[in-house]
Amino acid sequence: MAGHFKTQPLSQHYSDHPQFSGFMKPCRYEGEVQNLEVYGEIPKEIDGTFYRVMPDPAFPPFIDNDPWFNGDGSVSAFRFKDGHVDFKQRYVRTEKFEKEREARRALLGKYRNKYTDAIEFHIRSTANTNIVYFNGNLLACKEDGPPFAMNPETLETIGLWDFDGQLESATFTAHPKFDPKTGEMVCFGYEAKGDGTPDVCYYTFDAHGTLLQTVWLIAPVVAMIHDFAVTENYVIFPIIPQTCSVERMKDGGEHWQWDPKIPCYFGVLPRHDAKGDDVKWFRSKNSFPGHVANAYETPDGNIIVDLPIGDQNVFFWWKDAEGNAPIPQEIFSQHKRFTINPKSENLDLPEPVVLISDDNEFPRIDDRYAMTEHKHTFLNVMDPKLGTDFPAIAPVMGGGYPLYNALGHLNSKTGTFEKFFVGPKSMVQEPIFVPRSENAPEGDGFVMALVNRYETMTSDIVILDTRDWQKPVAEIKLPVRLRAGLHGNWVDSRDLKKASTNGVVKAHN
Ligand SMILES: C=Cc1ccc(O)c(OC)c1
Ligand SMILES: [Fe+2]
Repeated sequence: MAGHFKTQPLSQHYSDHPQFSGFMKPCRYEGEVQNLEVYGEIPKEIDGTFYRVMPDPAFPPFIDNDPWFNGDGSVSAFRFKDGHVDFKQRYVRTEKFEKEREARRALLGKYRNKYTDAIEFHIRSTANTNIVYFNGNLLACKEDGPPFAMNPETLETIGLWDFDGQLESATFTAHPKFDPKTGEMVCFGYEAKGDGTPDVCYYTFDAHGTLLQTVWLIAPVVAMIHDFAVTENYVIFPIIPQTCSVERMKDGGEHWQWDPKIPCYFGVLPRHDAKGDDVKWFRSKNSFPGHVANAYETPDGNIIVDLPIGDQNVFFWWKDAEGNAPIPQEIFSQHKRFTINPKSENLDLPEPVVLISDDNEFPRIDDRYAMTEHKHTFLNVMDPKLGTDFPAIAPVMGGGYPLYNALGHLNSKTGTFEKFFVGPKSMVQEPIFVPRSENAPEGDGFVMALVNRYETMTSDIVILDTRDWQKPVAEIKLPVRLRAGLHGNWVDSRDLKKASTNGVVKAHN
């Protein structure tokens, strides 16, 4: 099979599918801009770097209608200091990126289907989903392989990262969690013994990168586990009903197929000293669990998990067996709270409670409260009533990516939900939270996010003060466009300094 696509004609330009058009046209550049233009004032307390990653195909794919999720990871760094911000942009040097650059053409085939590749790859990762800071390095993550390490200062790729040979799992989630009390990194991989395997590997590292534990377990279905949840004593694996078939892949088909007949599973495993068969697979109705805001335990021993969850297949481009998929404009996720009694014999979960009824995704919290009770959630909201001028922006928006027109702030202490509308000709990407100071109360600080400006076809960073959600304190103008990305994180410069004393980085490739 491999080699079969070599004979296909190669285009030197991108197709006009929505995910390659308008605002979604690949950006493809690397470089830096010192001192971005600022309207308003960047608060002096903001001292650190906002990192984020976007899939950005460096070469036109030879696969027709290649999804947005298959692009090369391109990392942005926005370094804030004394009211100024500098911007840097670099591709992750994955094996795919380097081999394609040398060949001056796409070589990797379909999303997570090695049988469609033009050459053989050892590692197919595009490193395009999340960029996290751990023990002195950035880790550029894609859930189908180990991460790639990058230098946080220069964004140079150090190499494929196997934690000095400690990584047993073939895969590493794009959503590792960090324990704010211990600095531990809590991780997992699914399809952890390769494509089509039901094996899930749960593992943790201490703050200095030493592996603490590895637990192997078996999932009830071979399906996507994109994000997970961690409390003081449990880890929870929500399974998205997108299932894998290696037979289908060998026929040149998709890695994933939506299965409307299976439940949405929530696997609950003790976080410490567990064996693989301690996992309990709870069930909820067939639905699409999105990104986890946070999880924690209540005094009576229940687990709370907050996340957006939809009734439909959010990844509409991976259809069901009949070829059916929802139309993108109708996909909708509400923010819901699940309560799970980990001791329960009844594996059918009670109905979750709706926390936010607007369509929303990309929830973030004040990470200092991760794994314990949180009162503040910041997220992306789509509320058509806010006044987006869809007819005006539709011709240049492109498609294949989720659209949100507001930043939401849910305060569970006061029971309020505020929305900041980013304007009639704009959409907003995932927010991050920056505490006002090391000891500021929960949720007191700043929220920033990239905003797609469709009038100028450029990107801005909007900064809100959580004390006044209606008026940005600063708007930072990029002279360029950054297409839709996935995830980013804030790294405070005081943490960077601490970490850089941790020791030598070892590269593997
Ligand atoms: C948002 C989820 C998600 C899940 C799997 C992916 O490969 C991905 O790539 C950008 C994104
Ligand atoms: Fe994600």
